[in-house]
Amino acid sequence: MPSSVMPTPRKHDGHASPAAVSAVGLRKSFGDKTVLDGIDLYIPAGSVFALLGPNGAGKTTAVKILSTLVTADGGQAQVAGHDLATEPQAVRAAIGVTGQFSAVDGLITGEENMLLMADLHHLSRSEGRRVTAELLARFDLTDAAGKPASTYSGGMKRRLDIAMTLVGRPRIIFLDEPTTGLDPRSRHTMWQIIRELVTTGVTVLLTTQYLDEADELADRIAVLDNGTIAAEGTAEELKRLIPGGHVRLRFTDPAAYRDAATALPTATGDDDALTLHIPNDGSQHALRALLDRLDTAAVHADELTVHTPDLDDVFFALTGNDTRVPHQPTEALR
Ligand SMILES: Nc1ncnc2c1ncn2[C@@H]1O[C@H](COP(=O)(O)OP(=O)(O)OP(=O)(O)O)[C@@H](O)[C@H]1O
Repeated sequence: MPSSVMPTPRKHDGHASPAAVSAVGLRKSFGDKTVLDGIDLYIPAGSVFALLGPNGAGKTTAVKILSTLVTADGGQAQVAGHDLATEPQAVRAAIGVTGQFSAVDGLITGEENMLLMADLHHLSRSEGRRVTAELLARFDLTDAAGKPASTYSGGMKRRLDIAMTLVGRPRIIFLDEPTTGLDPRSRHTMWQIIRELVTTGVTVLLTTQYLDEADELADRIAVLDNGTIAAEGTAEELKRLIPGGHVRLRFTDPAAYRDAATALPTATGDDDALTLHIPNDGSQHALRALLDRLDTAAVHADELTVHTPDLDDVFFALTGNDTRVPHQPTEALR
């Protein structure tokens, strides 16, 4: 397991975007069970941030704290510039929450659920109807609007849940496991919805157990394990944290292949395929050093590919849950 951990920025000094969410040292225990053991978060406005972790890691607890549903035992947090402890009402006004604790009432129709939300947000009757119609159309629920929500599929319920959240025009949306239990098509629809939300300037904090989801959607990812953040960074930064990265050089000229093998003492070669495998973390510095060696030896490779470990490797290495058989890292062609 790697010992290096990406530092979590605590302030936005030097950052272009202000923080939508910033938290320092959040702690929470239930009885003698410590669920969050001092986590720091910094989520720039207008970005997607994924809290990734296995079952029971504390993801939902973190979301509940940040959305004022649960009080932290320690630490501080600001959401939309408001202090969680002293201005919970202002925090609530700025956020929308969907997920495992969904607000959808199955006994009434999708449209009635929406109109109820509009009432809760004190919209006038005509404005409530206008917003309801617009959001139902946007989430492809117009045809189902008159049916009880209990008859909706899982994907439709999630879409209705998000539509209901948007009635309040939140600037920050917490999505707790937005695609758990959805079929592949509905997952992709949900991903598209999340991407579109971000284009409107909304900040999204999503929790997920799915590495591909974090990889697809998130600008930054925090890996939560045993109540602490094991690592935080972009997907690419996280992938570079664990060993297994390498560069592969392919040649068509056997002489060039041999010259390169001589110039690169750490390389292992495949003489038949004329390819060299060189351990390399894929960082700018390491790649430049490699290319400098090739230049010095006046060798030209026909193809250079950088192979980084995928998020699966990172996740299992960092959370110490790797019961899998070893496998080849995913290839990333740059
Ligand atoms: N109200 C509570 N009382 C006692 N224990 C709780 C409570 N809420 C959460 N826990 C425990 O805290 C731990 C973390 O739960 P949490 O729901 O935050 O995890 P999670 O990462 O969201 O997991 P999952 O992916 O399973 O939802 C679990 O062991 C859970 O049993």
